[in-house]
Amino acid sequence: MFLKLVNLTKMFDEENGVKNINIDVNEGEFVTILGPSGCGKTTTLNLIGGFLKADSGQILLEGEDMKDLPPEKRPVSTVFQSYALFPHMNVVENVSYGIRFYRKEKKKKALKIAMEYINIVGLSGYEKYKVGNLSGGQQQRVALARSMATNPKILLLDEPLSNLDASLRVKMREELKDLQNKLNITMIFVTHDQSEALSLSDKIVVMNKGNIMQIGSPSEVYFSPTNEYVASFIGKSNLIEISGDRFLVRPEDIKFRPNSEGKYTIKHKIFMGQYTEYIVSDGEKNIEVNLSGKENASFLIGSKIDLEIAHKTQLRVI
Ligand SMILES: Nc1ncnc2c1ncn2[C@@H]1O[C@H](COP(=O)(O)OP(=O)(O)OP(=O)(O)O)[C@@H](O)[C@H]1O
Repeated sequence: MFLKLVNLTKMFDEENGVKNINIDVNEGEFVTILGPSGCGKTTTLNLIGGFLKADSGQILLEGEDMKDLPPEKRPVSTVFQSYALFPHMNVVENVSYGIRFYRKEKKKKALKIAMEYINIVGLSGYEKYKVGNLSGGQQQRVALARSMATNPKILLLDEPLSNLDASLRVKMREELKDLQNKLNITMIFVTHDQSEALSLSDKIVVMNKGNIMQIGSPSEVYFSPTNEYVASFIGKSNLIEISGDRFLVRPEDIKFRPNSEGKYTIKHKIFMGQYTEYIVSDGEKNIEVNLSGKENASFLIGSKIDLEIAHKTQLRVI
């Protein structure tokens, strides 16, 4: 295994921190740590980067524990949400700084390498621009070039797209994926945005309150969540009880069958665009049902229906 986090624990007090984190990362893999604010994503990333010291556990990179190494001795580079660039320096100075500092290259060689990475991130022609005069997306590219140019074995990315507007976020997401494919660099990416996680990752680590809830490929965590937390955090879901067991049913896997003798009555309806949220009642209990597609948006309140379920996944309650 390329990178292995073994029972990694860092508690700030009795409640807050991360507990017994176990994650395996293959070389060249894109792994996303996904979870709500405060779940321990940044803490996990900072433990790998060396900005925090673990209470216990191991961080094995190619079999060697780097838990006690200072950040600058770890073959790891971090792209921060705030970019952390030097505003008074121009693009090429920002990118070559890390090459001189970490790779100990002479100025001329560092400039040559910097130019290559500036080209890779699509900023050729901007070498002499002060970074303070660049747009958010361009600054993000400089930060990526600066980190990648240090030739790290692992690139850590802490919500790097969250300061960009919605359309630029999607564009940068595609560029990041292209860069990763091109350079085959191992990336560990932190986000609270499930669509970012689903679209970018080889593997997603879903966290909640300092614990890992599930690790799997995007399709595994979406189609086969092992517990209710993951089911409701990722994607739109229907949580339906059948004979005392809880099941996840995705909107695309459920339909209403109109039937004047049907078991359920539609009580409430909200059109949300991508899906329509209905509340149906069997006379005893209300169930929220989310249906996707235009053909499922036009059922009327008061109609009697049966539920038709094409696929369901049993859940554990955590
Ligand atoms: N230096 C610290 N001292 C005390 N508590 C901390 C410290 N850093 C983080 N915490 C707490 O530990 C928990 C995990 O924080 P962390 O920053 O890892 O969460 P996160 O998932 O990255 O959240 P966000 O998305 O908001 O950045 C939170 O409850 C946070 O308040």
